Order: sequence, then structure tokens, then C-alpha cells
Amino acid sequence: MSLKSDCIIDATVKGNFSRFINHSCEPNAETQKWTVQGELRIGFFSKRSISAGEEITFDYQLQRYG
Ligand SMILES: C[S@@+](CC[C@H](N)C(=O)[O-])C[C@H]1O[C@@H](n2cnc3c(N)ncnc32)[C@H](O)[C@@H]1O
Repeated sequence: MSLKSDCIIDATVKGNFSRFINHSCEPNAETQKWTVQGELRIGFFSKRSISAGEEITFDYQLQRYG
């Protein structure tokens, strides 16, 4: 996932829980770019209510920020 033109997020070796989120064309979550204390971040946010045990998904769509 591209964070900005010269920076990508690659969770091949290290990452948090979000590295396990699969793609869906009808996702229940989305990514948003936030600046937190001057640092660019990508967060995952639900698009609707997600039931306990339901898989969280988002549309990969090769998003590029920045
Ligand atoms: C960020 S990882 C997602 C977590 C991964 N499924 C795992 O078990 O570690 C992205 C990889 O998961 C697989 N993947 C993600 N969404 C998928 C989907 N809807 N159908 C099949 N494979 C998917 C692809 O191999 C993709 O390169």
C-alpha cells in the first residue's frame, strides 16, 4: 500500500493485526489517511456495523495516498 509517492507500507516481515485483512469488492471497512502528531498514518475504519466473528475486509484497489 502506498502512503505517499516515495513511501510504501510493506507488512511482509513486520506488521500489526491489519496485515491479515483480506480484500473484498463489497468491504465492510475502509482506509483513511490521517496525520497524527505530524506523522502520516493509515487507519482502518468500519463502513457499517460488523458482527462479532464476521471477517473484516476492505477494497485493496491499489490505493495511493499523497
Ligand atoms: C494483506 S494479506 C491478507 C492476509 C492473508 N490472507 C493472510 O492469510 O496472511 C494479502 C494477501 O491475502 C490474499 N488475499 C487477500 N484478499 C483475498 C481474497 N479476497 N481472495 C483471495 N486471496 C486474498 C492474497 O494472497 C493477498 O496477497
